[in-house]
Amino acid sequence: MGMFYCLSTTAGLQAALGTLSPATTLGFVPTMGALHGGHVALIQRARQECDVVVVSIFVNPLQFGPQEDLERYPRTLEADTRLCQELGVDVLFVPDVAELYPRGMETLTLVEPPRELTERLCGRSRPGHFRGVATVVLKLLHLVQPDRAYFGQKDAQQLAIIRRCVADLNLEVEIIACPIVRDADGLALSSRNQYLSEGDRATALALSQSLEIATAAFRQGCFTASDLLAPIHNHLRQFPQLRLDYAELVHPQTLVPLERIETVGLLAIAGWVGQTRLIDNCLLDRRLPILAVDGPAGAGKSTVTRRAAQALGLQYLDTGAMYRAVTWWCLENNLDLRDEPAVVEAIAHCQLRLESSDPHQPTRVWINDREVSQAIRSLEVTQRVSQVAALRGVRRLMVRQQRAIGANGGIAAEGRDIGTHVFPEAGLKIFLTASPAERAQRRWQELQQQGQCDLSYEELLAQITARDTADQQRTYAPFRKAADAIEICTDNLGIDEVVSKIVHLYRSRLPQP
Ligand SMILES: Nc1ncnc2c1ncn2[C@@H]1O[C@H](COP(=O)(O)OP(=O)(O)OP(=O)(O)O)[C@@H](O)[C@H]1O
Ligand SMILES: CC(C)(CO)[C@@H](O)C(=O)[O-]
Ligand code: BAL
Repeated sequence: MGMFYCLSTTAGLQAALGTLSPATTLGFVPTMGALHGGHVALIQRARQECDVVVVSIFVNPLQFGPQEDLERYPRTLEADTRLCQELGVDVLFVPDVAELYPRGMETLTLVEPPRELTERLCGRSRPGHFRGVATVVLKLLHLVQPDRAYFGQKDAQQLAIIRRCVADLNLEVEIIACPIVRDADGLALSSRNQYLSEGDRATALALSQSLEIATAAFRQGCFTASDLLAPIHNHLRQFPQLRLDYAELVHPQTLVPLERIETVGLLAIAGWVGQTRLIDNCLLDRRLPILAVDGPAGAGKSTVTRRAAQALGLQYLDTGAMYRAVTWWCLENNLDLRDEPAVVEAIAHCQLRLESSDPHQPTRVWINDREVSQAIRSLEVTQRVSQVAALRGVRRLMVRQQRAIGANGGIAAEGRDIGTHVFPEAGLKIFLTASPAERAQRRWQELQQQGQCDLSYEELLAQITARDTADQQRTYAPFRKAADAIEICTDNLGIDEVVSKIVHLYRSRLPQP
C-alpha cells in the first residue's frame, strides 16, 4: 500500500482495504496492544508472507471477567504505533469500544464456541472469556477479510477455538499458528509480565521450567499423562508462591484430555503469581516431521524430494500428480476448463488415492478407483495442468486433500506453496532454487535427451521466466519463500549433494521421537 494508516473507524478501515486488488494477499494480526517480541514475531511473519499487513489493537472488554485486569491492562498505543510503522505494517486498526460495539455489549450478538472447547483449561477459571474472544475475533475477521490471520501458540486454547469457529462458520481465512517467543530465561513473553516484581518473575519461571522437564521426559520416551505431569508437579512443589490453576495433557485441536500421546499432545499449564495469571504450553509431537520443498519450476524439486523421502523413510506426496489426475478427469469428461464452477464441482466429487512405494517409479494414482498413473503423464494433461491448478477452487480442494494425507506426519512434499500454504507447520522447509539460466539449461538438456528439440534454449529461458512471474502473481497462494524456509541454490550442486544437505538438515534440526 505504500503509506502507513492508523485508523480508528471501521469506515476508514474498509476504505483503506477496499482499494486492494483481488490478487493481494492480506495478512492480519489481532492484538490487545502492549506489543512485545511475541507480537513482533507474528507481524514479521505476516510481513514476510503477505502483500498487505493489518494489525489491530483492541483491549476487548468482552473477554475480561469482572474481577480481572481490564482497567490495569497495559496500554502503550504511542509506542505500539511506532513499532508497527518500523515493522512495515500497512494498516494499524485501533477502534475504541463504541466503534466495535456501537449498541453496547448487553444485547450484542455473541459467538458461542462449543462448550467442550471453552469450558476446559482456562475456561474453568475464566467463564465467558472465550465467548468474548470468539466474538471479537470473528467481528475483526469480517471487517478485515484477511487471507491469513496470525495467532500465537502461546494462547493454545484460544488458537484451537478460533480454528474451530473459522471451520464451523466457513470462513475462508487461513489461521497461522506462530511459535511461542520466550525471554532468554524461558519465560513466555506476555503483556502481563509487566505486572511481575523481580521475585514474582523468578517464581513465574517455574511454569516454563516444568514444561522443559516434561519435554525432556517425553524425549526419553515418556508418553503417558501420568509420566509427563508427575515431573511438572514435582518441580512446582518447590514454588509454593505459585498457585497452580491447572497442568494438563490434552489434544491440541480438541482439547480433550489424553491418557497417552499417540501422535501429538499439548501440555498446558496456568497459574497465578501474586495477582498475575500466566499461561504456557508446549506441543509434544511423536509424528515424523513433514519435509516441505518449495521452489520455482525446473529447480529439481521432484527428484530431490523423492530421493530425500527415500533416505529419510518418509512418504513422498506427489502434489503434481494430484493436479494432473483431476486435470485428466476434466478432459476425460469434456469439461470446459475455463468454466471454474463446473470444474470445481466435478473435482469436489472426485476421490484420489496415491501410492509411492517405489521411490524409483512415478507415483501410482487412482481417481474414483480408476488407475490413471500413465494417463496423467500425457502431453494433453501436461499442457493443461497449470491452467487447472491455477483455479482457486481447485487449489482449495487439493490443499484440503493434501493436508488430510499429511495429518499424521511422515510426509515429504514438493511444489510451490507447500511450506507457505499446504503445510505451514512443516518441521523442515526447504526453498530449492537455481538461476533461470541454469533451469533453462537443465530443461534444454532434458528435452535433447528425450529427442524433443523443438524449443531453443532462449525460448525455454523465456518460458521459465514467464512462469516464475505467473506463479508469483497468481491470486490464490502466490509463490513465495516461507519465512522459516532454508534456501538451497543448486546452480553448482549435483543432485546427491542437494539430497545429502536436506537429509542432514532434517536429521540434525529436528528432534527424533
Ligand atoms: N510470547 C508469545 N509468543 C507467540 N505469540 C504470542 C506471545 N504472546 C502473545 N502472543 C500472541 O499475540 C497475539 C495477541 O496477544 P495479546 O495481545 O493478548 O498479547 P499477550 O502477551 O498474550 O497478552 P496477555 O498478557 O493478555 O496474555 C495472540 O495471538 C497471542 O497468542
Ligand atoms: C486475539 C485477541 C486479540 C482478541 O482480543 C486476544 O485474545 C489476544 O490478544 O490474544
Ligand atoms: N492473549 C491473552 C488474551 C487474554 O488473556 O484476554
